[in-house]
Amino acid sequence: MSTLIEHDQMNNQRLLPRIALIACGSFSPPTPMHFRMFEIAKDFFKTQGTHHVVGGIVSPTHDSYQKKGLVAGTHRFAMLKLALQSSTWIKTSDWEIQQAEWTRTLSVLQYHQNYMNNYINSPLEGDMNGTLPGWMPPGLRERQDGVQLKLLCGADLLESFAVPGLWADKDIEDIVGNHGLVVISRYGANPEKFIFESDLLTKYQKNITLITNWVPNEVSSTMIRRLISRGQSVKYLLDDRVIDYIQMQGLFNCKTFTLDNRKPTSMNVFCCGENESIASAKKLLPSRNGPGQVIQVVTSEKGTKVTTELQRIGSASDESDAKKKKTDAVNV
Ligand SMILES: Nc1ncnc2c1ncn2[C@@H]1O[C@H](COP(=O)(O)OP(=O)(O)OP(=O)(O)O)[C@@H](O)[C@H]1O
Ligand SMILES: O=C(O)c1ccc[n+]([C@@H]2O[C@H](COP(=O)([O-])O)[C@@H](O)[C@H]2O)c1
Repeated sequence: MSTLIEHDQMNNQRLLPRIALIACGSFSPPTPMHFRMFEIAKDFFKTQGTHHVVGGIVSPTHDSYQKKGLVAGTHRFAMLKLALQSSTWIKTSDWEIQQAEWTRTLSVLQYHQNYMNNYINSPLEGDMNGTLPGWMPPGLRERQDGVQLKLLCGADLLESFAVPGLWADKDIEDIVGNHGLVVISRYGANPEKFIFESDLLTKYQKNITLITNWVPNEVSSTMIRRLISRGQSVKYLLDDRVIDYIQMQGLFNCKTFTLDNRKPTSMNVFCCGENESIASAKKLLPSRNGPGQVIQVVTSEKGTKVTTELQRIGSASDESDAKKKKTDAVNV
């Protein structure tokens, strides 16, 4: 059986429905596991023979998401582009980071879905002036049927649906009801139980694809940031091109190298929620209602140096249990 055609019980050929996958997240920095999710999902659908995966899209969130450790969108986009140079089918979309403010995931799905629909349904309009965005899967007009865009995520993101006030119920219903979810297992998360305990998710269970990652790897952006800020090696945990970029740009408080003599110099670079000035942190305080936003500023003196710590407290910015377990595992 080819990846495009399935045979029914009468051995009639039927074209497999086409799907594209989009992963939303911080990607600060992007790790190989962010991209493994795509490969694992594509293999799954190929093995099941139920869908043809036409493309993968990575959509980094807007800077105003303000999660701890979030470097500027331009850096995250650049790192994603470097890391994805070796992929033939996973592309990055900069649409979210180009917006004026943080965009909810449902709107991100709708934007990319509508763009693909318009392209497939208006073949007479050419290639939209030859300027198709880089994230568009190739060959969409080879067939006339639509492409369903599904949200691809790790099981911890699924479990974040239960964080009070974080996601809107109607958005969750729209995402699982109209788009579909593809969930990759992750240490510390129990997506089967999580779905069972939610009436809403149980109702749309047929639109949720749970995939076991049999070769788990608990690398996370948090752990990478921690190692880098301690001056420890992240080689073989990140793409070499991403490591070079981090060093050259001095991201995540890494010990970077000057271009001329390649001697390490300590360089503090702005990272949202990590090194922001007190003044700009205070500026953020009044407008608290989105996830990941700063709601408390704690300043402490270490010798003569004043450090500013932006704490995320309250249910809307709590990490999911899975993420907590993941982080706890590192803290031991
Ligand atoms: N090791 C992993 N296994 C499975 N899914 C993962 C893994 N790492 C990240 N993901 C998924 O990738 C997506 C983007 O996640 P995100 O940018 O938050 O990565 P992260 O490494 O968990 O970041 P952070 O440590 O900063 O929270 C999410 O859906 C998340 O569940
Ligand atoms: O749409 C929402 O309501 C919503 C609520 C919380 C988080 N998200 C998105 O989910 C992603 C979570 O990323 P992260 O790094 O916090 O795991 C990121 O892309 C956010 O924009 C989206």
